[in-house]
Amino acid sequence: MANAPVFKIEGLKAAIEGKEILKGLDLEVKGGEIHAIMGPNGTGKSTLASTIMGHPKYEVTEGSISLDGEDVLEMAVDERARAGLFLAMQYPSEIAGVTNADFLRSAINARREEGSEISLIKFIRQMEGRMKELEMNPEFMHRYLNEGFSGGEKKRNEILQMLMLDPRIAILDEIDSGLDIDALRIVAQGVNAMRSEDRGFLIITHYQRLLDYVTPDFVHVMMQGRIVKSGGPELAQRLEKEGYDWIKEELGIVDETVGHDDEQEFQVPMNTTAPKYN
Ligand SMILES: Nc1ncnc2c1ncn2[C@@H]1O[C@H](COP(=O)(O)OP(=O)(O)OP(=O)(O)O)[C@@H](O)[C@H]1O
Repeated sequence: MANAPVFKIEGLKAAIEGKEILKGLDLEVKGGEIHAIMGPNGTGKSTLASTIMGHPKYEVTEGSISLDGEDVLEMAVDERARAGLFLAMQYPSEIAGVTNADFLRSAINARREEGSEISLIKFIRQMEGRMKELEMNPEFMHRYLNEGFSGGEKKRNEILQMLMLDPRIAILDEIDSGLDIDALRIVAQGVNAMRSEDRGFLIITHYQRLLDYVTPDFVHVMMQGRIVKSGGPELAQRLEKEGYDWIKEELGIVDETVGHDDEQEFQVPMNTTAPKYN
């Protein structure tokens, strides 16, 4: 357990272009744990992922994020990656002129000490092995990063990056959207193969189906920029069947999309702010 990461978010508030999206979010992910975050559209799930990785669009106005006691908010984006944070994106970007292999090798070497870079042969062998596991066509090694990849191919490529980079905390943002049934199974196998005490997962998803393959230890519901309810896998199953209305009713949440003034904005009762999984 010596290397088990402890990733902690406390009272996190973040804004984009002056609009507060995250409104006091608490979450703790430890090595060996898989946490799923679900929630209606526009509640700040992707904002959370991007804020953790240090996307410059998001301004943290309050709260803290730490990995093994180190202040993540003090780290530049590349330092966060070096510390072991990884984000598989909802919409991976394309980079013309940089092949998949070039990109990955640079990313791996950027995380290593100078002088201990991975050898080309070892890298190629590793990459070929991982691509085989993910049932990827070998030609993807030399294609430009995500250029012309289908939606599902991009997602599979994100999982390839995760497997190669061996992160301590892996965040997957809607990695299951747009995947066909076989790709979903392969992606889930990739995640399951990486489950270990040395790694924690934060999986953002809208659907139970990914969680049928990757069983989470904790499921959290995010609404209006906070985690308002936490439970086990059964919570995801109930959401799939019943949607979110029962939680809104239970907590007296006024739907922002149907218009309300700020005074009516819900306040999460104190006892529901902290995730109840400890
Ligand atoms: N530039 C911006 N200016 C104002 N509001 C923004 C801006 N960018 C994003 N938002 C808003 O931030 C909110 C949170 O968006 P986010 O993508 O984090 O939600 P989400 O929970 O991931 O949604 P989804 O489930 O649809 O992916 C949304 O209401 C969105 O419209």
